[in-house]
Amino acid sequence: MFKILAINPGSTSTKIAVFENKKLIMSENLNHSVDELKKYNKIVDQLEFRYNSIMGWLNENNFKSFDSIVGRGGLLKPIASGTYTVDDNMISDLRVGVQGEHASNLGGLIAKKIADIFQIDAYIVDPVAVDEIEDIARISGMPEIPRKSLLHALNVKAVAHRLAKDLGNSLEEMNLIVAHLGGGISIVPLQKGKMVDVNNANEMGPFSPERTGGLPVGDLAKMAFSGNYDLATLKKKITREGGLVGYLNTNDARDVEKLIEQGNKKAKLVYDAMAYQIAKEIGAMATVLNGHVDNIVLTGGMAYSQYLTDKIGSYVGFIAEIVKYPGEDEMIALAEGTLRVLNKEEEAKTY
Ligand SMILES: Nc1ncnc2c1ncn2[C@@H]1O[C@H](COP(=O)(O)OP(=O)(O)OP(=O)(O)O)[C@@H](O)[C@H]1O
Ligand SMILES: CCCC(=O)O
Repeated sequence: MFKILAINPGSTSTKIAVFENKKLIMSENLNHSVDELKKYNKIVDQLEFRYNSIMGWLNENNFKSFDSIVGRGGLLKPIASGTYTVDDNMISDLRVGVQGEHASNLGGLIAKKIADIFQIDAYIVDPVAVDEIEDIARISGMPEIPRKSLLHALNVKAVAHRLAKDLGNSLEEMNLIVAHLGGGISIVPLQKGKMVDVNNANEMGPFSPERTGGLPVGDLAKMAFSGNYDLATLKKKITREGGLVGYLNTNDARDVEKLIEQGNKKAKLVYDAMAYQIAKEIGAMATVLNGHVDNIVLTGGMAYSQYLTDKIGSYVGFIAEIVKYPGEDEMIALAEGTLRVLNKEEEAKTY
């Protein structure tokens, strides 16, 4: 029996869970208020604060030993799917944020810091930087700017495996489109289990609760040179102040649905537009799979919404049957990835 601590830092919370093999023993969602976090200039500056919160929880609940610690991995260099040992090379890339800042950069850093106390190994599983996309999908139209694979890889892989298992099929024999509908949105065509393309939630695809998604590039270039923005401010506007936040001043889809129920026409137009853009991206990914799509999977927090999933379904239902796995399977996916290594079913990869 292996005891595993899983750590999943998100933009406003840190989820932690203790497993004995695959059995969940205890979990907690440590919420960090905007006020608490705003004093940290960069996400990596939150390391001590989040580490101390986790250690406090472990002490309160008398957890004194683990066999390994696993964290959600971040914006590393592009890498293959799998479980990776956190080593010095990875630590330095997580600290710098080689492909940018992301709360999940803290996952490997915190896991290593705690693992060092217990003198055990730390791992990450299927980080945001997993890259399985085809070369043809990397061409953007401007040689200086290749398209990148940044996505909710951990949950996308986990729900794809869950569907295959539920249907009694092998993922390697299926073609799926998984739409992770969270604070950011990843729409991913899986060809025989391989994630062959993705929108990249920070830069392209549909707008989401906090992000703009793809924008008209000419107008964006004009805005960038208007003299009103520096790079950091504009990036924040695109990734944290866009989408539902930009139009309706909330990142909570449930608030938007309340506004719609009260007859707010703007809220309905914007929310319907998000469903429309999600559906368009799913349609695009169906063409990537030459129309051979076994199922469309809707997952992430917004997949709880009947209104939104019905709207999306009204556009894309003709492509394939829709299956909903609302929320995320990330904590168990972290534990399972670690367990495969501890059980020696798989060797941990080196970054
Ligand atoms: N029952 C629900 N109905 C509608 N929307 C919901 C429901 N529950 C959660 N959401 C919405 O889901 C969104 C958050 O999804 P999720 O929790 O997957 O995101 P996250 O973990 O913060 O970010 P990400 O998934 O991008 O890492 C929010 O807009 C939230 O309002
Ligand atoms: C950038 C891709 C993953 C996310 O949206 O969090």
